[in-house]
Amino acid sequence: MTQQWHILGAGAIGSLWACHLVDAGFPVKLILHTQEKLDIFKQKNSILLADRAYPMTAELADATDTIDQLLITTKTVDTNAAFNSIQARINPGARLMVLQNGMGSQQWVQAQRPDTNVTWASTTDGAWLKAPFHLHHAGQGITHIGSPQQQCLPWITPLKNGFLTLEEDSDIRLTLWRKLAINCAINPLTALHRCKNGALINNPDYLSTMAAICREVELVAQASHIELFDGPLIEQACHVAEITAENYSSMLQDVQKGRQTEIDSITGYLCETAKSAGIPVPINLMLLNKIKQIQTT
Ligand SMILES: NC(=O)C1=CN([C@@H]2O[C@H](COP(=O)(O)OP(=O)(O)OC[C@H]3O[C@@H](n4cnc5c(N)ncnc54)[C@H](OP(=O)(O)O)[C@@H]3O)[C@@H](O)[C@H]2O)C=CC1
Ligand SMILES: CC(C)(CO)C(=O)C(=O)O
Repeated sequence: MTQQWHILGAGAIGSLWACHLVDAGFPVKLILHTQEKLDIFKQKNSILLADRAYPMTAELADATDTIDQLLITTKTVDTNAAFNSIQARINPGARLMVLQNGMGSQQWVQAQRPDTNVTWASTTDGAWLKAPFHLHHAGQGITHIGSPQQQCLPWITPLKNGFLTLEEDSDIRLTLWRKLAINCAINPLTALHRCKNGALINNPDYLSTMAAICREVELVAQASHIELFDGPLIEQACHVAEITAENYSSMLQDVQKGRQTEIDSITGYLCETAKSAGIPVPINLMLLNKIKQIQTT
């Protein structure tokens, strides 16, 4: 197996990880999806972060080198198309790490390539691109990495040599569920009302809808044998809305930019899971439909 990491989805989080992996001593290759992006990249052959240029290479999906280690950091709505464009290049036994919000993509990737080792990751880092390949690391967080199948992942240790904080997670499914639950509570409501996260706790109508969302999410989590938090989900959701009061949620930002949101892998995943368990989730379903409607108009 080569040391090389390929990165599928060289946006904010993919670029952050590309720099981190270079810092940790790994060769990195970005898989870009347009010739235009590749031409821009080739002007510098690096990503700029905090005045430091991190050298790496890039190619398009139709390159012919094979892939042993792949980080997937597209938005969830793009996972299938992006993954299908490079599937044939992935070697059996390869390491695939899915680092995205929401749920569903992780299982989908695993189902496409059962002959590989798929790990799941969730991050509280914050990043955005000032320009293509010019990154701003907006908030230092922690990236949790784990596998629902394997307890011991020794290859993660050398990844810790870069500037990001990484933690092995023996219950990554729970970590992703917790993030999903908070995102279900905050993201669709802020996207619908086009408000900052803090408005959800200051407006009594929004707050009571958020509480209703949380009650439905708790029932679905319970049916999936997930013990979300020690206290009620609404308390956690209010806490997150409070500490991110001035933020525009990622879903609202996608709506404002006319992009597809990650609603299918957040509220959509919740509603699908609820349906399989026979649990009614009318508020979440209403929000799923409303956000889908907004996306198509
Ligand atoms: N940004 C953040 O601070 C955080 C993000 N996350 C999660 O991380 C994930 C990634 O988010 P983020 O980095 O912000 O998203 P971005 O939109 O910045 O990056 C996604 C990248 O995927 C690329 N892409 C889309 N389709 C393809 C394709 N077919 N082939 C190759 N590349 C493709 C896009 O390219 P192009 O732009 O050219 O279309 C873009 O560069 C999401 O699930 C998000 O929720 C989690 C925590 C924080
Ligand atoms: C926690 C929250 C809601 C912060 O804005 C987030 O994760 C997002 O916007 O996607």
